[in-house]
Amino acid sequence: MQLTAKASLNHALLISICTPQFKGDEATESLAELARLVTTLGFKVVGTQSQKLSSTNKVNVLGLGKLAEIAHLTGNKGEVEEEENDDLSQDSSKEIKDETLLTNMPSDIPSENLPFACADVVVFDCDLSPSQLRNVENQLGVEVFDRTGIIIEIFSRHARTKTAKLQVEIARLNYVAPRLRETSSGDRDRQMGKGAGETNLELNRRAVRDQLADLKRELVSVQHEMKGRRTQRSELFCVALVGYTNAGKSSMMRAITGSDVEGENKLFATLDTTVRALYPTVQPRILVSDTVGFIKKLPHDLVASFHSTLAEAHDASLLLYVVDASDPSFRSQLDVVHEVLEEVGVEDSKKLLVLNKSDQLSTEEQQALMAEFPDAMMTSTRNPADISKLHQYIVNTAQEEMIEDEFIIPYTAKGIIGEIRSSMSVTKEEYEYSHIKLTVRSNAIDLERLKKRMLNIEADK
Ligand SMILES: Nc1nc2c(ncn2[C@@H]2O[C@H](COP(=O)(O)OP(=O)(O)OP(=O)(O)O)[C@@H](O)[C@H]2O)c(=O)[nH]1
Ligand SMILES: [Mg+2]
Repeated sequence: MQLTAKASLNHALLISICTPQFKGDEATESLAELARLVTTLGFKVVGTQSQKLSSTNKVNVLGLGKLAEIAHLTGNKGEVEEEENDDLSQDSSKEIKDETLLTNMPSDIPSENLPFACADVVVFDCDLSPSQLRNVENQLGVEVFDRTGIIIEIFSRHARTKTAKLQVEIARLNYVAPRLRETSSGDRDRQMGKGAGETNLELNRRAVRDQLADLKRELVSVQHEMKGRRTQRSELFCVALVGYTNAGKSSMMRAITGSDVEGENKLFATLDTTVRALYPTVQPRILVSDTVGFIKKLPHDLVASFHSTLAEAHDASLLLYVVDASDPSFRSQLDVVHEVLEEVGVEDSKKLLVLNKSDQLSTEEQQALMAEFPDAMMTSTRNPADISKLHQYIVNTAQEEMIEDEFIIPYTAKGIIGEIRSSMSVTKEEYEYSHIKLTVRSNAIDLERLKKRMLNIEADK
């Protein structure tokens, strides 16, 4: 399954199903987030509908009344049929009561009095089984997506590097495979129901399996290369920026490394790890990596496929948890970040909570947050003073990890002094008659290496 690149703008109707496990603010925030995901794909959200049900297991996902109502909004192109078996689960999934959810929705998204036939795409804020997806598509006569399908599509479109493309394609094929199997028997029905997007239906299961195997082999070799590169850098102090999508990680990366890493008001703007040196530079160099952002209900395959990207976070000496402190749901977003990092085995070495976008908060709000998170740092990527403060924090933390040593260097080995200055922090220089005494701070490995070189120089004399 892949979204079709239609010339005209897709008009999306979003559907939220509230269950006893998923309701209230959580459902509202999730729907608002789905609206942003869908907008990131270039769709226009024309409205939202919600229904209270005891589960999302119904054959047609929604109750028949609601389905007819939605069919009205999609131009009645499909055919709403009687449900034979109301529920896929053992316990009956009774329709409880319709409700309109939308207190926190962006104000430009209409939720009531939608015009007739205004939607040509319907997006559910939950995961649908392949058969549910097909049933609903047949009944509504328009393309239907679930949350995972939308997230995977965004990842596919935003993947730039070879690793990201491989990882996303593996996740996409894993998502597509069961849908191909389910739809192949009913191709004709499906094609009657919708006009485009069937290219993947022609792929048979074996082709998908072979393709997956090829991609996985290729990924292993790319990961091997990446590991090699990481090992080369392993002596340097590494900082990783981690956090929810749109928290401001790439903007922070750009600010503290003086680089041109893109920061965009799009969800999942960054899908691969970028590594840059902290700027203004210090000796030894400190590396900073920007990582993929997270989201609630991140498809499991995507989490698994991003293991290698997150390996940077795995090896980091300091993790900066960047949150958008101006987003009322940042606490639950932070929980998601912790969960995903735990799932991929990232254990915190040192960490700092960065309460970003402080420019969007009043002084009172900032004070309340600092009282709640006394160890955090409040920042705005737009405030140079905050960037300097974070830069200094990183340098100080890196310094704590370093040790100091003294080296006696004869003037005859002058070249080595330049090398030391360009790769280590020289804290004291004492000039004697025949040599220079340098007090140097650096990591243990580099100091050990320098000691060996000095012994060789001594031996050659
Ligand atoms: N007001 C304000 N906006 C910010 C700040 N930092 C970043 N932004 C904006 O927030 C949006 C997202 O920023 P990014 O840096 O792309 O966020 P990200 O965490 O890298 O997002 P993903 O790559 O999707 O994970 C952009 O529009 C930025 O301009 C800040 O301190 N204040
Ligand atoms: Mg980013």
